[in-house]
Amino acid sequence: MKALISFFPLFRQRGRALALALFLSLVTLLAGVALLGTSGWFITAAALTTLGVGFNLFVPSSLVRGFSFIRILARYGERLVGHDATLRLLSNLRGWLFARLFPRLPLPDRSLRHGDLVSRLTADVDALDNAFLVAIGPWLSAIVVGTVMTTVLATLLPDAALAYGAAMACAALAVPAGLLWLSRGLGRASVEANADLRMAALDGALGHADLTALGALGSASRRFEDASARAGQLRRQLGGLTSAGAALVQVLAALALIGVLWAGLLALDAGRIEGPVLAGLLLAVLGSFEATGMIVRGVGKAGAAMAAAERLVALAELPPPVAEPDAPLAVPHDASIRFDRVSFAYPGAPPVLAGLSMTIRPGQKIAITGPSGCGKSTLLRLLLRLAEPQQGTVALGGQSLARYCSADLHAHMALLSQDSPIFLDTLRNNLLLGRADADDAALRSALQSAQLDGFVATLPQGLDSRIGEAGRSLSAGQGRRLCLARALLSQAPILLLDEPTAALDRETELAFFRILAEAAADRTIIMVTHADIPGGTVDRVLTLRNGQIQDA
Ligand SMILES: Nc1ncnc2c1ncn2[C@@H]1O[C@H](COP(=O)(O)OP(=O)(O)OP(=O)(O)O)[C@@H](O)[C@H]1O
Repeated sequence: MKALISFFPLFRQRGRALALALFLSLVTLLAGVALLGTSGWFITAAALTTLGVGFNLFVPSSLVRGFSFIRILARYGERLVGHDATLRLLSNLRGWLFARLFPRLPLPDRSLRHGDLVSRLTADVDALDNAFLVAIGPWLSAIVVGTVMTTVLATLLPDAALAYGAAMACAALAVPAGLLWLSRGLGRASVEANADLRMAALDGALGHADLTALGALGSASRRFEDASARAGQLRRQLGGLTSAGAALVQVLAALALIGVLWAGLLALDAGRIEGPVLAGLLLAVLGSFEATGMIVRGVGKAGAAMAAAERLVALAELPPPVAEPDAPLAVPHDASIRFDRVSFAYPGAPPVLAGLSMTIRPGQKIAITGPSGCGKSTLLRLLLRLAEPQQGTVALGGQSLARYCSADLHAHMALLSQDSPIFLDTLRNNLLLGRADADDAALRSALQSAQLDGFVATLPQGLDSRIGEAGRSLSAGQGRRLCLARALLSQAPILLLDEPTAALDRETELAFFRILAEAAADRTIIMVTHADIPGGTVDRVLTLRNGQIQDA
């Protein structure tokens, strides 16, 4: 509940629209109750008056038509305003989440895998945006309708007011509270089971080719089936609980009806109430319980919304990996890089870097090699200040990286990693990520530097050709060269390359190094690689071993 309350400011931004939706839902319910009440009164009064002679049919029939009309219009308006506010809330929620997520990436917890993140960004946000329409709105409406109906009864049939009020309070407060309490654990388990199901589906789809080749499709399918069975079982349990709640509400409605009938018949005998009014009240009592049915249906969703809120808050409150300086310095253009006795370890793991020192002058080109897992990518992460060393300093232009703001620092360094993404978009938009304001001439020049211009010229739509997901419509070499063109376009004076030629054959690899040496002649290059680098590509080859750097 605390997590859900922390989203209150976002709900408040849509406060007016949500209040209007609530008002319209109240009008719908009250019009429904009034419609039933008037109809009951009208039909009974008409039946009691022989052939309707002497009974004014005009007023009640116009009331019935009027209430029906109000009910239809209010329901339509409520759906329109409520769903519009909900969709806007959804976009605010996503904005809120992304704004908190980006400064926290890469997430420190490796267990928060891709599928789980996707699940939080989609299903959890959806579960939360429903909270108002399916849970809070009907609940508030039921309380208002219950209070109005109790007041009406207190005026027209005082002996029934207490019984009705008690039954209504149980149906609108006690039953939902009990259901919420009972389903809280189930709601969380259900949200987590659904997230597992999404992860199993995503893992199966992404790894389909490898799973097939390894003959492991069977175990992947079983994992999916298990996750599906668990999600189904939890949903059934939640459904069972909701049905039990709905049945209890029906029993309470019946008890309220019996109470009103009992008191009404006594009052009728004593001449304190007229038959048609009693009939109207009985139907109105029935109608007033419509709202409680909606609450019960919403409670299952409220449990899921609370669990979703907890998962989103947990994500949004992860500590940022590094703190931004209060008074950031401007990043100097031609600056040397200095690692000074830098030691670094991931939480709970042995040290990766142990007192590492090295200096890279502006424009110098170095390659860093070393055995797998020795910390080469970690070194680049420290340089990008995606993590902070526990000891020593990493400095740029003589100042610790902590003195610069991350955005300025990242504008100063372009990264080309082995898994640099190619987005499902046009070639142009993929390139523009390197420099948003680049014109066509700059794009073509970057493509030419990466020797991709010839290929683009063969495409009927040129720069506006769409690229398949993860660059699947390009060859591995073309994909790498597109990422290189993007990095070159950025104009960052420092180029960081992490295994840029992984997955390329030797011929394409040699071509890549040649292109790099020509295209980035005036930039500082730090390249992590296992490849055999041809002469002339870099000035120095260093080896990282046992957390220390040494000349190869
Ligand atoms: N986010 C992380 N959390 C915990 N440990 C990590 C994390 N990233 C890397 N490691 C560990 O730190 C060590 C260094 O990893 P790193 O990726 O820097 O090595 P590398 O030299 O780049 O390896 P490779 O050549 O295989 O790419 C490894 O033992 C790795 O398991």
